[in-house]
Amino acid sequence: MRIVSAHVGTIPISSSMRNAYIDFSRMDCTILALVSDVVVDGRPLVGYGFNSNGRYNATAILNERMLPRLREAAPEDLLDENGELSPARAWDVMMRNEKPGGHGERSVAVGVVDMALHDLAAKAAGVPLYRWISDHYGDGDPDGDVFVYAAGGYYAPGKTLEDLQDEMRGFLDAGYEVVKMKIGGADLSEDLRRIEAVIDVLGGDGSRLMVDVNGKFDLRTALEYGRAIDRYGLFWYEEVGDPLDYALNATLSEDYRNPIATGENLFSLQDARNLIRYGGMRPDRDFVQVDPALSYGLTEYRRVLDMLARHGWSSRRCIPHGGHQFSLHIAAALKLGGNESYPGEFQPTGGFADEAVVTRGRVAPGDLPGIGLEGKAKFYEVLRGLHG
Ligand SMILES: O=C([O-])CC(=O)C(=O)O
Ligand SMILES: [Mg+2]
Repeated sequence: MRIVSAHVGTIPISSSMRNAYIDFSRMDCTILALVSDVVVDGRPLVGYGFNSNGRYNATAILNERMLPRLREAAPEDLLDENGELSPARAWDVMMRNEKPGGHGERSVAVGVVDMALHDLAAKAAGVPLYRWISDHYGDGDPDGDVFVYAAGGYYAPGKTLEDLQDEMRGFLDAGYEVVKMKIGGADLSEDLRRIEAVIDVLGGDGSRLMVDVNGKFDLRTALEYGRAIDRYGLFWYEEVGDPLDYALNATLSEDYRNPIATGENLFSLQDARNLIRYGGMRPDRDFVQVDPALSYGLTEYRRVLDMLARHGWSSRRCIPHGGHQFSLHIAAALKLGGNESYPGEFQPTGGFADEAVVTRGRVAPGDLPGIGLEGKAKFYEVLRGLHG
C-alpha cells in the first residue's frame, strides 16, 4: 500500500462551557485524511484522524514536519515485512530528526497521523479497528463492549443546581451508570453543594461519581478538598494538581484514601513513567487517563501499557481521556478498564457511532471497517469534504 495524498484541515469543536482552568470558546482540532492507492469497490481507501479535545489544532506541525517526512520517505519504509502498512514504522519516519523531550509540542500532530494510519491499516484488512489491534498487538480475544462513563457537569453561565441534576439524570436515562462533574471552578462550599446534588441523583451512591479539577489546585487546596470529599467514597478524584507536579500527587495519595485519576495531560511514555515513578500512584486503586490521540497515538500508548505492566499495573486501571471512537477500539482490543464519553459535547469529532447504544454503562465499538467514522454521519460529511 502507498499513501498517495494527505489532506489536513482545522475545525471548531467549541462551546460555552468551562472547567476550573479553561473555557472552550476557541477550542478547535485538526482533521486529516490519508488517501491510499488501494481501491475497494471503485473507491480509494482513506484513513481518517483527528485530535482529541483539550489541546488546540496541530495543523502547522503536521504540514511543516510530519507529513513532509512521510511524503519524502521511501514507500517501503512505511511497510512491515509482509508489505502491509505499518503504523509503527511510519511513526519512526515522522519522528526522524526530533530530539527527545518537549513532547506536548508535537505529540498531538503525530497522534493525528497515527490514528489515520491505524484506520487505514484496519480498512485494508477489511476489519474493525478493535479486531486489527487485538490481532496485531493484543491476545486476539478483544472485549465485546467497554465500560463508559458520562463526563459533563461543567460550569456554564446561569447553570443552576437543578440544571446540573437534570444533566446528570439525562446521562442515566441514556444508559450510563457512572458520571463525572467538574469541581475547582467555585469555592469549596459551593462545590460540596454541587457534589451532593449530583450524589442525590445517583441515589446517594458516591461511588458512581467522579470529580475533575483539571489541574487547578495547589497542595493545600488539594488536601483541603480531599479531606472534605473522602467521605463520599467517590469513583475518583481527577487531575487534582498540575499534571507535572508529581510530588503534589504523591503527597495527596498519602492523605486521600479513595481512588485518584490523572494523565490526560501527559503526552509521552517518559511523562507517564515519571508519574508512576514519582507520583505515588497506587496500582490497587488509582487510574491512568493518558489519551492515545493526544500523546503520539497508539504506537506510543502501547509503550505506556508495557511500562505500566512492568510496574505491576493492570491495563484495567487505564481509562483514557477524550471520549472518542479511537480509544473505544483500543479499550476493547487491549482490555482497558473503560473509556470516557461526553454525550453531546465536542461535536462533530467526539463520541461514538450514531447507532451506538449505551446499555448498563457499556458500549461496543461497532463493526464498520477501521475506526468506523463513516458511521458518524455529520463528522463523516466533514471528513469527506477534506479530500473531495
Ligand atoms: O474539561 C476538559 O478539558 C476535559 C477533561 O478534563 C476530561 O475529559 O477529563
Ligand atoms: Mg479531566
